[in-house]
Formats: sequence, structure tokens, C-alpha cells
Amino acid sequence: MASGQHAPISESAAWADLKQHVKTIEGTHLRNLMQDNNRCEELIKEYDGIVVDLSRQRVIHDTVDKLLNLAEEAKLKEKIDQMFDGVHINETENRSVLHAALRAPRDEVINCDGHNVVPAVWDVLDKIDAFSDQIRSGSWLGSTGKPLTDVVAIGIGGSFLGPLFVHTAMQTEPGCAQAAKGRRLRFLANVDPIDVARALLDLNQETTLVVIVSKTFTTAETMLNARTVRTWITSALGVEAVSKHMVAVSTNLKLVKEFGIDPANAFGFWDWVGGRYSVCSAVGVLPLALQYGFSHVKKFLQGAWSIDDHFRSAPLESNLPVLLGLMSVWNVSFLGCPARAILPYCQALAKLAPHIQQVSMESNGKGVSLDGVPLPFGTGEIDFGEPGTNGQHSFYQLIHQGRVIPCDFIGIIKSQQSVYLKGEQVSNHDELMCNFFAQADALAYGKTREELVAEKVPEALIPHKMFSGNRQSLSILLPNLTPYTVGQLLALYEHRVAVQGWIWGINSFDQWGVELGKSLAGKVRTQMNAARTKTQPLSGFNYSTTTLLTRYLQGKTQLLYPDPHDVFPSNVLPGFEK
Ligand SMILES: O=P(O)(O)OC[C@H]1O[C@H](O)[C@H](O)[C@@H](O)[C@@H]1O
Repeated sequence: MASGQHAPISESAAWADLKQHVKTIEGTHLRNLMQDNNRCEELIKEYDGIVVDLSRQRVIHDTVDKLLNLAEEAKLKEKIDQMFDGVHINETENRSVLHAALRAPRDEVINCDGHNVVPAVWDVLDKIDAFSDQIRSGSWLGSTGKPLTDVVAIGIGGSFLGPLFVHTAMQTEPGCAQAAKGRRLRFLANVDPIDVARALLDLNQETTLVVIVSKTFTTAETMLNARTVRTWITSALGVEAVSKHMVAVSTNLKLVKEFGIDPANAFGFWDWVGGRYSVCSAVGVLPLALQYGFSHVKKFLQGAWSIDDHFRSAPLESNLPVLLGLMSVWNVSFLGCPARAILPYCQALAKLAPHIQQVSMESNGKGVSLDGVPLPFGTGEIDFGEPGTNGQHSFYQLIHQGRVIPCDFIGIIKSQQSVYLKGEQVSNHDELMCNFFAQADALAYGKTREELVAEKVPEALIPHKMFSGNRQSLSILLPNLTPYTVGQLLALYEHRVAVQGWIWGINSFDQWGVELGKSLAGKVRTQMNAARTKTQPLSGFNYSTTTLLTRYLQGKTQLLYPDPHDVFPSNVLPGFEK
């Protein structure tokens, strides 16, 4: 190792101690561990209405102590402090990591490079408050004098997944639903023209506001979609309509202006907000405020801040994101479980897993330490998930009897919607939650041969009907699903991911791994253009790519640009008739 470089955490005594400890845990079964009420009580934690039950993790008191030793070894407390102090912990990009400042109360002081960033955050929030109110109240009208009732938010990755998650979670909350009456919010992420067709279906240019969301304002997919939708607007309403129908969210206000958007209609944020951590900036706040009004979105920010404040101040042993992160490190690095299932028993959380997938996998899927030293262990988790009970009828088979996949069960005490049919044993939400409670115990306890014999199951079927159990999960119970608790849930996961990254000693805030594919796509684009317009032969690709590309190019001979009206044929997109 070069001088100045740190040894990976796996060379520490705390890591070795945990490795050793695995043998002790291998001698236990959750079936027995769950009988120890004191242990369970110790592992059930609560903060600001959220209950986190870690008792079905494969841990005993000692394990938690040893994980806390590992946290100390990794200087976790210092790392948390450094983040809130605005230290440039994203070293490869030389940036602070201050998404928590996006939800800080007005009177909070959070410094970045010697100045308090909170007033600037609130300047943008106030601007969104005023703008969204103008749109919603109809004091801002489209170019033909009609109110703008529909919003299309164009963005991808972090400029899409977080806002979609929160929108999905708020949609059926009664107060939010009431506030959104008569309005539509659509997202356009994929560069696939099919996504354009879906996003614009049934929309009318005269009543549509387009929000282009891109931190860099250079992302190829977003910019092509933005140009496409601009054409959709201008070919119906004229070029002058852009100022009334298109606004932008970006850190790159220069490019926003060059695109033709009035700087007055641009909502900024800062390089200390990572894309996947940007939902609390104008990236999420603007589209959500347009749909639901700023007051609801403000509660979402307050919920996130509640966890931020807890994260920076609670002792590590009762700090929810810290404990959640440590459990994940234990599962991934010591118990050999590289995947994690995120299973909300709430349809409104249907987009939680896709969002956390980016937050977690883009943050922690790294191969080298902060110092650039290749790591002798794998980092990151393979995150996936679906709402329960849908997942139960799909992939849970594998989780029960196939591979061991630690699960996050998320349940809600009071549902956004209440249905209780006369004569039914339980309400519909209770029925859902019966599954939430049952699945965690089914995984932990399993089913033994003895139990099956007692049930007189035929011998030949016994091996098929046995469940090993001892499969770890954790449960998060929220009092309800409101903008506030959605904010809490978001921050809980964001900080948990950061904790994991700090323990592993990686930079969770860069994403160099997405660059290579982008630049290779650029090379293909250049050659595709040359092949289509100058019938130039392909060069520089391997045999396989050349073969497939040739087949692709032969399959489509279109060389001319169609008339804009053909770009949006009327049979696909009403409102774009010739
Ligand atoms: O917001 P943008 O600059 O358009 O970036 C959109 C996305 O681009 C890349 O794929 C990055 O890996 C993501 O982290 C980012 O969220």
C-alpha cells in the first residue's frame, strides 16, 4: 500500500472479531433466539413514531456490541459529523454532501465552504411555493390563456426515481388527493420514444407545463426528451409558448438558459446535492408542489429532517439509520448475503424499492476504498422489492426455501384508505397486515420435519414442505403514511446507505461506474449517424457488435427527418393532428 493510504477495514481487529463471532451465530437459530424476550426487547427501537424491530436479525447482544466496535474503528461518528459540517467527503469530486441541508428548518445553520447554505435553500423553496401557487391558482396561464393543469416532469435516475417514489406515496393520502384534484403529474424518464408517447398520451399542449429536471443538464436521455417535448409544444403553440410552458430544475443554469428557458423560470440547486439524494431539492419539490401544493411537500421535508436530526445527534447504539446500516454490513460482509428485499406492505410505497435501488446500489457498488485501494471484500447490496402481498405470489418462494435474502418488511398502522366489509373477519388493511406479521415469523421459524410428521404429511413430501427458517428480516412500522412519514422513511434509507459506505471505507457519493457505458453509446451514435446519412461502413467494433449493429441498420432504412407532425402521429398522441 502506498504511504498515506489506509488499510481496508477488513484488516482491523474489530472485523476479525466479527469474523470469529460468525461461528457463534452459526450455532444459533432464530427459532430459539426469538424466545428470549429480553433480547427482543433490546432489539426493538423507536424514534418519533417509527418502530424498528431488529429481533429477527441473526444477532445476539454481543453481535451488536461488536458491530458498534466496528463502527468506532471506521470512525463512523466522525464521518457523520463531517457530513453535517460540510467537509468535502465526496473526495473524488471534491464536494460536500449536504442533502440534509435541503430539509433543514429556516433557522438552522449548515455551513459549506464557510457559509451557511440554509438561506439559499429557502430562497428556492420560497420561489417554488410562489410559483406552484401561481400555477395551481390559475394566475399563471398557458400561452393561449388556459390554466396549466397537467405537468410532465422530464428527468432520469435521481431526477426521476425519488420524485416518482414520493408522488406514488402521496397520491392516495386523503389530504394530498384532495389537493391534487383536477391535476395530473406524469414522469418521462426513458429515452425510448414509447415513454414519450405514454407520458404525453391524452395531454393537451395548451394545458401542459413541462418541467425539465437534470442536475447537469447534459444527460443525453433527458436532453433528447426535452427537445422532443419542446417540439411537441412549439409545433402546436409556436416558439413563444416555451416561456409559459417550460421550466427547469438544474445546477447548471447556464445550460438551462442556452436551451431557451427564461432564467426566471429556472429552479436551482447545488453541487453538494448528489443526484440520487436530490428529491428534497427542487428536483422533487417543484413537481410535487405543483401537484399537491407546497404545504404538503413541506411536511415531507420536515419528516426527513426529523431523521436527519436524530442521525446527527443520537448515540450510535440507539441511532436508527446507524443500526440499520450495521445490520446490513453484518448480513453482507459476515453472513454472506449480498441481496436485500425491500417489502413494503403498502401499495403507496410501490416505488420505494426502485428508488432505494439507485440510492443504495449507485452509492455502494464500488470496488476500491476512498484511497483508491482495491478492496478484498465485496461492497453494496443487490436491492430489489415489491409491495406485499404481491411479492408473496411471485418471488417469496425463493426467499423461503431457496437463497437467504434478508428482508425489510415495512408496515403501516393506519392505512391511507379504509375498507371494512360487513361480515368480514378483519378489515382489508388488517388482512394485508396479517401477512406482514406472518411472513417475518415464517422466515424466522421455518417448519421442521417433526411438525410435518405430526401433521401426517406423506413422507415423500416432507423434504419439499420443510422450511429451514433462520432467515433474517427486520420490520419497520410507521404510524401512518403521510408526507411526514414518507420523508422519515426516505431519510432513514439514505443515511443507512451512507453508514454502510462509511463502514466499508468507500466513497458512497460518486458514481464513476456509469460513465463507460455512456461514452461507448456516444461512439455508437457517431457511427450510426455516419452509416445512416453517408452509408459509411462501421469500424472499430468487435465481430459480435458489428454483426448485430449491421442487422439493426439493415432493418430500418429511414434516413430523413419526418415532419414534426409525423413524430407524434395523431393515432398515438391525440392533440397532434395534422
Ligand atoms: O440529473 P442528471 O444530471 O440528468 O443526472 C441523471 C442521472 O445521471 C446518471 O445516470 C447518474 O449516474 C445518476 O446519478 C443521475 O441521477
